[in-house]
Parts: sequence; structure tokens; C-alpha cells
Amino acid sequence: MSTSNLILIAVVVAVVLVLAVVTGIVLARRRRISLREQEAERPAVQGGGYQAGGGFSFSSGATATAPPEHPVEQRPETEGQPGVGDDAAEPRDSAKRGIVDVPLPTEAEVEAETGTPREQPATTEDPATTAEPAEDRTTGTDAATAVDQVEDTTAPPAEVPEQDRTTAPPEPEPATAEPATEIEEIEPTAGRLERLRGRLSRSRSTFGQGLLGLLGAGDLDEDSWEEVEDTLLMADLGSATTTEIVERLRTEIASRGVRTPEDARALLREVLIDALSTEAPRSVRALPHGDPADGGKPAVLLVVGVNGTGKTTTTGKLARVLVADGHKVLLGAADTFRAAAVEQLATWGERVGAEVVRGNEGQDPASVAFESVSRATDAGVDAVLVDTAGRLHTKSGLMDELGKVKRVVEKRAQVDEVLLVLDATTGQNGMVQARVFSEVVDVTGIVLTKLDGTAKGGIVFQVQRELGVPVKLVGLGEGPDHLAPFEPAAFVDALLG
Ligand SMILES: Nc1nc2c(ncn2[C@@H]2O[C@H](COP(=O)(O)OP(=O)(O)OP(=O)(O)O)[C@@H](O)[C@H]2O)c(=O)[nH]1
Repeated sequence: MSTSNLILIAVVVAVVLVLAVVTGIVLARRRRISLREQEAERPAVQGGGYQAGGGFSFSSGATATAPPEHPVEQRPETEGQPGVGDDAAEPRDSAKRGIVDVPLPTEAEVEAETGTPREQPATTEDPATTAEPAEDRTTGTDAATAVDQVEDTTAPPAEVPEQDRTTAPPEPEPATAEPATEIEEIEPTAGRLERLRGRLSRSRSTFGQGLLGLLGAGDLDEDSWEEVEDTLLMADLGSATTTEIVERLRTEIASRGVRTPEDARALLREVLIDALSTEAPRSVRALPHGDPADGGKPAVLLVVGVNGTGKTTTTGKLARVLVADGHKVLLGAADTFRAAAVEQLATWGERVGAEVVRGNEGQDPASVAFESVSRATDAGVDAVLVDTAGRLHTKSGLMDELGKVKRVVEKRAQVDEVLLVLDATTGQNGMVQARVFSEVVDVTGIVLTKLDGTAKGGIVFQVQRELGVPVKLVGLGEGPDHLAPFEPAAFVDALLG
């Protein structure tokens, strides 16, 4: 073979090799999503797309299904903190505070005093005309402690020593029976999320601009995926939810051949909505058991949480929604640690014409809660909302006291809903609170407040996943009507912008 032939063959082989390498590179790049060239076509990010399905959804505790079990072994983030399903009977920190320290009349004595058997059907009269004079009313303290006695049926009715009488907590004030002279107009409850979507703007910049920006920037290499992960962690989704979401995004992007920013947005939307799904119903169990005018019992809702999360505000806002939807509501001011909280709730009540049963500072909150439920039953209201005192989840005595509030109320009526109010701005601390409260009082729904003031709306994902309890309501501002039902699709749309 001549030299020229050899050179020709070498040139051909070199050309074939170069072509093979170039083809390989092109194919490899095609497998990554590269969206840059279509950036110009991306629609401008508007604040909207927040299609709230409708108004608030209320149900009756009689028909609602229980939230699903969430065994402790399925809990992904333990971090050494007590968790749902852990043995709540184990004392977690200091010695427990004694909580049954008030004199106890029996149920029979209570009935004799009021002349009304406790379980009588509710009356239909206007609370304003049926309110008893203070001296005729069974005190909340007495009523609640009567219940404690029922718990211990072997104990004889205690004779109250004189000195104990003098140190007993003050009697609850009579119910504020007079409706407010001027009842405020309440914003329509339908389409609340739609109207309040702009208040999620801080979280929107994390998800809509941050996350979607990353996914839409193209060429998702390892560094980009790490940034996606960091963004989710910074938004407080928690490590388990973040890992799950990132893994799903990676798999789906590879298998679906996501090519455009619209594809990426649609995928992210789907993955986030799925991460928020839960079998537990999101309706708030605030409808009565039967017709209250015909012997039916009111729905009983307890509002619990640590100090300053927004319990009183949420109780007031929820009362407004119920009143606006035509329900008769009674408010129980069992936040007896803070006198101002009682006044605060009384004002909320006045503004919507709802009767308020008030506790005095330092009074046993269980007694006020019991009195509220008794009064609500007698007055034939549809729902009684009991605002409890803020308590530190780290104080076992206070948590025991909360357990007592629920037990005492249950002697009088079924507790339909225990709403745990969490401040969305507190991040991981909110999760710790949620776990401890769940152990003590069987939380049935979460209210996430102050979502308007945080970029960490991702706490919604974490709290639901970890507790197996649905987020039912969200607080989106300090205004009286800044409370909205939580709807995953509408929420995700608002986040993505
Ligand atoms: N921005 C914003 N502020 C809220 C929201 N909900 C409540 N707040 C504010 O949070 C503060 C505390 O609210 P409260 O309702 O008094 O809290 P609390 O849990 O009852 O407090 P304690 O009785 O001390 O336990 C108030 O200034 C409320 O206006 C919300 O959704 N967004």
C-alpha cells in the first residue's frame, strides 16, 4: 500500500473519530434540560393564579372522619425531640405542677343550684334574655371541679375548708350577654385566598422567583440541584420533605423530557401539590350536632398553642367567618394567664355580636372552658370557640393543664376540633411545639399564622407531613378578615406566582 493511501485512510479514521465525539457531546447535552433559549418567551410572573376553590368548609364532628394514624416510626425528623406517638405519660422535664387545687361541688349540687339538669337540651332563647345574674350562676371553677369529681367516683364530695374558700380563684364573670350595639360588616368568606394572595409575596419570592428561576435556568447539573435543595431547606420544608421533592423532580425531569420553562413550572406545581396532599379532611368541624334549637349540641373547638402565636386573633377571625356564614357562636375566654387576652377576645365578640364567657386572671382555665361549653349548650349556639392560654410546650405542668382543659370539657360535650395555632415565622421551633402539643391534646387541625410576614411558607409542608394533621386555616395578616381556608393547589399557585 502506497504512502498516499495510508495517509488517506488515517485522515478518514480521524474524521470518523471526530464525528463520533461531536455526536456524543450533542446527545449528552440534549439529555439535560436547557431552557435558556426560550427564556424570552416566558410569561411575566404575576402575583396571581390563586384560584381559591370557594369559601371556608365546615363540617360536623359527628360525621367527620378521624385523622389518619401517624406512627412514630414513620416520623422522619426526630432530632432527639419528643414526637407524635411517643409516650406522653413520661415526664419530659421538671416536676409536674399540681393542677387540681380547687373545692369540688358534685354534679347533683350544681344541678340543684341551677335547677337545670346538665344534659338538658339547649334552649332556643336569646342569650341576652337568658343570661343568669352572676350570683345565680354556677362558677366555672365549681363546674369544672365538679367534673373532676366525676372522674373520681369513689371520692366523697369534699367539704371545703373555710381557708380554702378564701383562696379559691375568683368566680368567672357573667357572660357578656348583650350583643354589641353596632355589629361590624364582615368581608365575604368566599374567595378569601384569592383576595389575600398578595400577602404571600415573601414566600413567593423564594418559590416563584428562587426555585422556578433555578429550574428554568437550564443545564441542571449537580450544583444546580444542590441550590434547589438549599432553597427548599431555607424555606423551611425540612430535610425529609426536601429530599423527597428533589428526588421526584430529578426522576420526572429525566423521564418526562422536560424542555420548556412551562414544563418545569407544571412539574414543580404537581410535585408541590402532591407533597401537600393528605387524606384527613380540611374542613373545620364547627357545625353543631343536630339542631341546637331542638336539643342539638354545639360544635366545640379548642384553640391551643404557645404564647403570641395568634390564638386569640385566630379565634376572633374564625368567629367572624362563622357569624358571616349565618352561625351562632359563643366565645370562651379561657386565657386566664393574661387579662388583656380576655379583653381582646371580648372585643372580638362584641364586634360580631357573639356572647363571650370570660375568665378572670389566674382562674383555672378548665373551669372557664367548661362554663363556656355549658353556656353554649344552654344558649343553643352552633359553635363554641374556646381560646386557651398560651403555654410553653417545654413546661410539662402547663401542658398537663391543657390536657385537663380538654378532659374537663369532654365531660360536658364532645370536643370536635383542637386547632393548634403555629406562628409560621418561628421555623423549626414551630415543629417542636407541634409535636409536643399533638401528644397532649390530639390536635385535629393546624392554623398557620403570620404567613404574610415570612419567606418560609414551606413550614406548611413539613408540619403536615410530620404530624399527619392537615393545615386547615392560614393567617395572612392582622386584619379581622385576614384568615383563609388552606387549599393546596391555590396555595402552590400563589407561591409560584
Ligand atoms: N402579621 C400577622 N400577625 C398576626 C397574625 N395572626 C396574629 N397576628 C398578630 O400576632 C400578635 C399576637 O396575637 P394574639 O392573638 O394576641 O396571640 P395569642 O397566641 O393569643 O397570645 P397569648 O394570649 O399571649 O398566648 C398580635 O399582634 C396579632 O395581631 C397573622 O396571620 N399575621
